[in-house]
Formats: sequence, structure tokens, C-alpha cells
Amino acid sequence: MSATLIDGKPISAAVKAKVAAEAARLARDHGLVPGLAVVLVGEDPASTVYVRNKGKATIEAGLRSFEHKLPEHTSEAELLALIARLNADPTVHGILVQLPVPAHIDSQAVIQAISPDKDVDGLHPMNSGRLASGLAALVPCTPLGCLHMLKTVRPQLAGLEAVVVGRSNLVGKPVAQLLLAENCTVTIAHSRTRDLPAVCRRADILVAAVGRPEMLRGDWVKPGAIVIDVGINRVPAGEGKTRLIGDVAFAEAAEIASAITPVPGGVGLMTVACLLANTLKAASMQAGLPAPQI
Ligand SMILES: Nc1nc2c(c(=O)[nH]1)N[C@@H](CN(C=O)c1ccc(C(=O)N[C@@H](CCC(=O)O)C(=O)O)cc1)CN2
Repeated sequence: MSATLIDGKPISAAVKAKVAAEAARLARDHGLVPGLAVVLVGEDPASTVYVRNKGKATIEAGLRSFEHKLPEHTSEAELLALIARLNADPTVHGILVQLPVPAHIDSQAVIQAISPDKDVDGLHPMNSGRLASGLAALVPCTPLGCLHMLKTVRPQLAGLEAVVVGRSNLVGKPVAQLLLAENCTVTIAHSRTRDLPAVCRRADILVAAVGRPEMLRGDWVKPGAIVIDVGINRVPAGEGKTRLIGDVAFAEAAEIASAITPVPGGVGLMTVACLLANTLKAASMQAGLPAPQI
């Protein structure tokens, strides 16, 4: 491997440490303890782990954690009623509903029920619209993490050609907006893109967020490119075991790229760290205080 490894462990640890220091300052100077409510509907094993990790990280950073675990058969009306209560609760500054929600619940209705000021996932149309308009917004956590990791190896991104493979509201679209705001030339590619390998080969920055194991091959990578792999795919590893792999064929791409994120241990770790930073930002804004720079 010739590429620099963009290791999520120390980078996410540094973000969490800054959040903890800012949280201590907020408590000391303003008597404010940011609170994060995480709502899980059902018992999806991966979601259960993510929610547990979010609660643990929230407490470790000195923030207040509220976990709401609802049964799979919870109706949309019951979930919306809980969100209305959390919107009105002054001790709750951030609200996140773990995705995906069960099929009988309309995820857009849920996202749009969350007060935009408390939308620490940055998914409410008010926040996505503000991001697209270049206004201050709560920005989705994984895209924030991608940008943070990129900047550890390349602080100035202006003028670079960026290709984002994937167009989800959670990752593809917001990461493209963040790169555009950094003055990159941005292409969003997707399943209908013609000659995807050739489009990827144009990229100085290649962001993979398609959810398909090792779909992006080494020969899709421009020599010297920076590769950010957002994919988290659980695949069989023999003897009934599973392992996590990304959307990029790591060993191949690492021979061609100048820097690359691993899976696991890359962008995924930044998602939780940036969620804490967003909660701190939301609490500060709700209290009329300047948003801390993390
Ligand atoms: N409301 C939301 N739902 C979901 C989001 C989100 O940002 N908001 N993102 C994903 C899941 N996710 C957070 O919720 C998440 C995914 C992965 C990780 C992570 O730490 N990954 C580790 C590996 C963990 C493992 O062993 O499974 C890594 O990449 O090293 C954290 C959070 C979908 N839902």
C-alpha cells in the first residue's frame, strides 16, 4: 500500500475531545448541558449497536443522553407524538431518529416533524435548503466527517475535481454541497451514470457512498487521488462469521491513491463524533450563543 491511511480513530478522538472541552466550558460559563435524544424504532441489530454507541459517546463527552427505544409495531402517529414532546422539551437540544425506520412509517414525515433547530441529523428540508443556499445550517454527520477527514490530508480543496458516487439525502447530496462550498468542481454520479469508471477516473477527490461492497475498483482511481469510502457493508467471512468492507476495493485503490480511508475505522467513526459536535452547536444556537468551532 502506498497511500496515506486517513485513520478515523485519532481524528474522531480529537473531535470528541474538543466537544468535551466545549461542553465543560458551556456548563461552567452558562450552566448549559446539551441534551441529545436518540429514538430507535424496532430491533435492527446494527441500528441497536449504533444507538448504544451514540448514547455512550454522548455521556463520555459530558452531554446528556436520552434514549427512546420503541417497539417495531409503533405507529407513525405514536412516533410523531414522541417527537412533538421532544421538540417542546427544553432539556433536549438535539433529536435523532435512527434510520431506517420500519416500512410502515414514512421517514420523510418523521424527519419533517423534528424542529429544524434540533435536527442534529441535518436532514430536515430547512437544513438541507440552508446548506444548499450557503447559509448556516445543521449538516448531516457523515458528510461533515468526510470533509473533516479530507482536510487532514488536504486543507485547501479549492479547484479540485470531486466525484461523489451516490445521491442519498444522508450522504451523497450533502457531501456534494460541502465540497461545492469548498470551491471544488463537483460531479454527483449514480446508478444511471454512463461509464462510471471513466467519471471516477477524473476525480482528485473520490467519495464512495453507494452501499455496494467493493464496487469501486483500483483502476477507477486517478493516480494521487484522495479516496473517502463511506460504505459499511457486512459480508460473509466464512464459518458463519461476517466482516465489514467498504464500497471501494481497498487494497487495489490504496496502490493508486495518495490517501484513503479504511473500513472499518474510517468515516463511520466520524459520524458519531460529528453528531456530538452538532448537538453542541444546536444547544449553543438555541441559547443564543455563538456556535463553537470544532
Ligand atoms: N438517523 C441516522 N441514521 C443513520 C445514520 C445517520 O447518520 N443518522 N447513519 C447510518 C448508521 N450510523 C449512524 O447512525 C453509523 C454507521 C457506522 C458507524 C461506525 O462507527 N462504524 C464503524 C464500524 C461499526 C461496526 O462494527 O458495525 C466503522 O466504520 O469503523 C457509526 C454510525 C445509518 N443510519
